[in-house]
Amino acid sequence: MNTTQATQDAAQSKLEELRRSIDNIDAALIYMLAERFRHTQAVGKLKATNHMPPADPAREARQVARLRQLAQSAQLDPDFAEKFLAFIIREVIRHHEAIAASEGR
Ligand SMILES: C=C(O[C@@H]1C=C(C(=O)O)C=C[C@H]1O)C(=O)O
Repeated sequence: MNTTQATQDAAQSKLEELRRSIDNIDAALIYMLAERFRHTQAVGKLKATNHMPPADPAREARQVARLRQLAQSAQLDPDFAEKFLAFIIREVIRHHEAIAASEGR
């Protein structure tokens, strides 16, 4: 085997090792998101039953501030963290509105 081939094989096995870790992290994210949505569904039912609005902008502002700080200390782009949270919350609110509508609110 020549040097170029050996270097390429080493790079390929490093790539596969890194991808195994990425796959594990993606799986963890899916489980974490599923767990989060289970809890937000419960919040949605609680709100619908008790005539509370689906969205809570004050709570969201506190979450954004907290997650931006966490992102900064974790060396993750705070703007990305905020966009990611906003994406999730938008979906949660959509679910809450659907729950409220199904309960005739
Ligand atoms: C889950 C809630 O409902 C909405 C969704 C939120 C979330 O996904 O974190 C936060 C605030 C609300 O706009 C809540 O009020 O706690």
